[in-house]
Amino acid sequence: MISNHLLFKLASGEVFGPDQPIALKLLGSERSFQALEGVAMELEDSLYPLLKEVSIGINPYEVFQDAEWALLIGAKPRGPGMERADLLDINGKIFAEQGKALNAVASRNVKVMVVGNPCNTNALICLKNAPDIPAKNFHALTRLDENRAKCQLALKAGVFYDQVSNVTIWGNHSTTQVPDFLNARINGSPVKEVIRDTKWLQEDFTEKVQKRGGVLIKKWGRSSAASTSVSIVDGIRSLVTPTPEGDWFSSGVYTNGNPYGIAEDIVFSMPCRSKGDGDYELAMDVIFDNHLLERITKTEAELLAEKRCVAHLIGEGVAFCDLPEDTMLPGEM
Ligand SMILES: NC(=O)c1ccc[n+]([C@@H]2O[C@H](COP(=O)([O-])OP(=O)(O)OC[C@H]3O[C@@H](n4cnc5c(N)ncnc54)[C@H](O)[C@@H]3O)[C@@H](O)[C@H]2O)c1
Repeated sequence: MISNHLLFKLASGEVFGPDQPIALKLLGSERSFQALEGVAMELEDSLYPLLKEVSIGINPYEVFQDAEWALLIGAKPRGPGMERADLLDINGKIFAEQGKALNAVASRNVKVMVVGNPCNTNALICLKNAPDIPAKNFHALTRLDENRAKCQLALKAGVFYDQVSNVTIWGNHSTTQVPDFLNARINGSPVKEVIRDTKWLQEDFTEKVQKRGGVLIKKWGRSSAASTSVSIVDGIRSLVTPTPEGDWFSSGVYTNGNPYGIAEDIVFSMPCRSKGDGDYELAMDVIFDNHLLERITKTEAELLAEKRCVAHLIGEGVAFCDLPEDTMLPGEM
């Protein structure tokens, strides 16, 4: 569903600009191969001037050959009665294999964006299985959560979305995620000076963003594919265009010497800035208070527990799964 929206945006030039030709290599599974053929036919029939090649396959060692960007979307959704630990294991294996394939055949400069859930830990598994590619090149998508947070702040303040800046999603793409209203700004002023309703910020806003995906499924009967594809576009564009002065964007990135005191060696959503060269730096001018730190600690604990559940997939011995509670992905009820 997500790819079916995203591919047409990539082919149109909306993501990498009107001067960048595109070759799309689509990786499917045996089960989805016919659907893949159908999507490829629709792409061909769209006659996009920038789209120079569409190829399809089910072997990541062939499909990832020389890839400059790898958008890893395919994964299994959690079925009824399935524990988060089961999902971590089933999907983790997909991302271990894809990490190995990227390591073997992709461009050494490949940028990898993991969308398939649970995306933070899948990204960690992927990068651990690709030791020859810099860990900094791997991202887990939390931009949809940032966009949702911006929308809610704009609606509450009665301003247009583009007046809201410096919105960070901290931590895991799950219902423990932390939408940060302490550092966020509206028209350049701290959100707390514009929206004086602290209860709304601490409770309603936070929960609305955390549970938005689930509410949407209930109404729509399916998960948010269109807005997710838009957020993937936003996430890529944030890396290939310079970040506006003073602002930042959220991405789930590898913690390796982070300035915020967050546990190392996990994939944690944090505020990033880019010069537009595909790389990023962490934002430095960030403040914390007890409320923010407490919530960050909770999402951090969840990611550390997820990491213990997938020890067998990241070369760290035998897995031991003691997730603090069975939290939901934002798209689940
Ligand atoms: N990070 C985010 O913000 C975010 C938001 C929404 C959805 N998601 C996640 O994105 C993923 C995809 O969502 P969707 O709505 O497009 O789901 P979908 O079920 O429509 O599509 C998933 C596709 O992946 C394919 N697939 C399964 N295993 C594969 C493998 N090993 N290799 C290649 N392809 C494989 C399936 O055949 C299917 O076509 C899900 O895991 C979902 O939870 C993440």
